[in-house]
Amino acid sequence: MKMATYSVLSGSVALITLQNPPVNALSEAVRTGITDAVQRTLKDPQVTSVVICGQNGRFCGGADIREFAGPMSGPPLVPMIHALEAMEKPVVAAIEGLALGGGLELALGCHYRIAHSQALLGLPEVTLGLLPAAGGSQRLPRLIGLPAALDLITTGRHISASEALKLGIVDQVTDDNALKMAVEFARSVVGQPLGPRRLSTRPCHSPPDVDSVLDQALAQVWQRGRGALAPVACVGALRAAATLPYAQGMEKERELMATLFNSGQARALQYAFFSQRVVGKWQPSGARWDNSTTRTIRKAAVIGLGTMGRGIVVALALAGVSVVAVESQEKQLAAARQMVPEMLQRGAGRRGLDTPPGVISFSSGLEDVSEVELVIEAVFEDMALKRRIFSRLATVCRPGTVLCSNTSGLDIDQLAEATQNPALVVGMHFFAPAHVMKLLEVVCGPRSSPEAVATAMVLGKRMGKVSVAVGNCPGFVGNRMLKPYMEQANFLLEEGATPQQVDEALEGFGFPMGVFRMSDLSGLDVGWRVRKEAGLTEQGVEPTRMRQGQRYSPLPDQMCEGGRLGQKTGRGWYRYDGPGGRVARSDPWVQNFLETYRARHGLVPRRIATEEILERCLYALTNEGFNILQDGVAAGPEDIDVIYVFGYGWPRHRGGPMFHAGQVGLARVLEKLEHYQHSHPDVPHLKPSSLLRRLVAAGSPPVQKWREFISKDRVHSQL
Ligand SMILES: CC/C=C\CC(=O)SCCNC(=O)CCNC(=O)[C@H](O)C(C)(C)COP(=O)(O)OP(=O)(O)OC[C@H]1O[C@@H](n2cnc3c(N)ncnc32)[C@H](O)[C@@H]1OP(=O)(O)O
Repeated sequence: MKMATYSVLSGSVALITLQNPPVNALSEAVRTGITDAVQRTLKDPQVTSVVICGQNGRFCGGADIREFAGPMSGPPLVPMIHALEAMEKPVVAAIEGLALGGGLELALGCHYRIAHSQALLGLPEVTLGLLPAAGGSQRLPRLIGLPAALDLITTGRHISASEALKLGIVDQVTDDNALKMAVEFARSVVGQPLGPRRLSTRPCHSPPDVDSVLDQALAQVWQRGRGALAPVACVGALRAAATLPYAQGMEKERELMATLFNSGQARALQYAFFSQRVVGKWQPSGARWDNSTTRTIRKAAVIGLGTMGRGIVVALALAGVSVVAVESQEKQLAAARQMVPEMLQRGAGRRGLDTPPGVISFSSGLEDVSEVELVIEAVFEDMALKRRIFSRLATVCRPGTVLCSNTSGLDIDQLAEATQNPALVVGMHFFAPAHVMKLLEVVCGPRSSPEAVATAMVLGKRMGKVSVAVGNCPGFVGNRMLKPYMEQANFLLEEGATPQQVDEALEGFGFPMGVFRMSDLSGLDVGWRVRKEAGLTEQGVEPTRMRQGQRYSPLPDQMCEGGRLGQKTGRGWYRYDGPGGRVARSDPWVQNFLETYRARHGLVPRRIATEEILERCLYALTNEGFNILQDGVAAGPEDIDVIYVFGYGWPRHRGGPMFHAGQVGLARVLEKLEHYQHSHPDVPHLKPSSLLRRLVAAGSPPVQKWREFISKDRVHSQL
């Protein structure tokens, strides 16, 4: 039953308990319950103090986000919290588990706060495209000062009870029963003056250079936010707290919230929140998030200690897995021996650990992996080499060892064929740097067992990753969609755009890096190797700009042939200060190279509008997403969106490519694809997906309904 209950302890302490599992969110029923309880408290002369707590050891996860989609009804939070604060009986919040968003704002309306040492506190509204608009933006700076409030509110980060104590958000922290302590505390403060405890009546202590502090914060959120509105509104609300009386600050808070609440960004960010939870309820290949048998991994091996392999070793060790790190090349092994401990130290420091929980040993031979429970192969993308390793592993490892490949796009089933037990083979596709990036694609081959898939999914979660189960096809989900995106970017260069122009358009959309800056960072030779393996770089009887019957741009191949591999060579689509340089400068050589190329091929350059750059790059990518859904390589649009937000820099406030297509309008995306396909009939990636057509024909249902639509419509699924 969702509500807030009222009871009286020992005749004098009123206890209000929030009950709305699992996080006691402030739904209409809970708000009604609190409002009623406050009235009962006021009327009961026996009650001398009040304690508010949450059921099942969780104080409150904030406003009920599910209610945001419908019309708001029931008592609003602001007057409810005011009524609590205005009481003439001391009110104490007993914070166990969590006090987030509206939950912490409720606690800030109480006169005292007692927290359990394991509790997490925060105002994460900004991550949902909102601001703390139940008085949080006005009360918090009055309690902890402007700079600390700016940090908490604009980042939305969760803090521990001990940090909350240091900041002055809570009055006491206990390792024991926080509720019991809060009740005793409530009794002990009866009769003490409540005026100073009411945060709304306190002045906001701001630094003398308040304007410059706020301007600096604004500049920072602009830079970090990549076009996100909520962090800017948060600074606006805090400016009001610092410069206006409380009542006017509250009015500003309300106005700013009104601009955010129904914005596309808030909808996108709330969709992103729920998508992550939908994806967490995975059920691919007969495995299930809540009841699959999995292997417990205590010891694992990583084969290949290049950039990816080193990152995977660190991520495993930080998750408490002991690792055998194997590299056959002496120089690479020596580099790993030096770099891994440093990376581990930094990683442990970031997590507040003195020493990493997993132990690492280095080796140059595969025979040392015989005792591990799981192997992750991370050598470079060469099928023959990977198959040799898998076949050797099958003989070295003990029976039952799960064999994973960190391939970014090769056929998992071909690797599985090289072993005696293909059921134990799955893909674990990490993203660089593997100890930092949150995304993990778990690739389910047609013969992968539910147990092997579930083991990889659970291990990913233990490593702090957002694990997404995907099917087996070239490039899986993320890289398969990246191909048409990069292809369009190259075609745009042929037609007259510059790398800067394309990158600026994409960065203006919200990507941290445009496609060419990103290629320079990851190395142009990565894609070159893949294209070589696919036979695309060899020129045969076809015209230069055609391969396998389709339009093809040899521009990136020519860059690689000329030794321009990106940052590592100091030259790529941009020039850098030297090999390994990070600052991209436009390069007249590239301009000249493009002009010569166009002249050689009789291409007349034209001015290309930002709109066309965005539409061609993004809709080609999204169109492939529809094909992926149709082929059953991803379980639903949420899976694709989570992959793009966590692995490819898609701006979170735009939800993900599939959500974005819904926002733009599926009919419009279809119309644009048809238009561009008409102008470029030799580019199959611009041919609208038949799933997109069927969705439009079905009246463009909202993205949350696609999963159901696809499952009725789909012939087969790989998952
Ligand atoms: C006037 C406006 C005033 C206030 C605005 C707000 O308060 S906005 C809300 C601010 N609160 C948050 O942003 C917290 C969001 N929740 C979380 O970060 C995590 O869920 C949390 C609380 C840290 C718990 O994490 P955990 O990993 O333990 O569980 P999980 O995330 O899987 O959540 C379990 C189920 O609870 C649902 N849920 C969580 N929070 C809310 C919420 N605030 N409202 C509604 N539902 C919530 C979540 O969706 C999960 O549901 P399920 O059906 O099981 O997938």
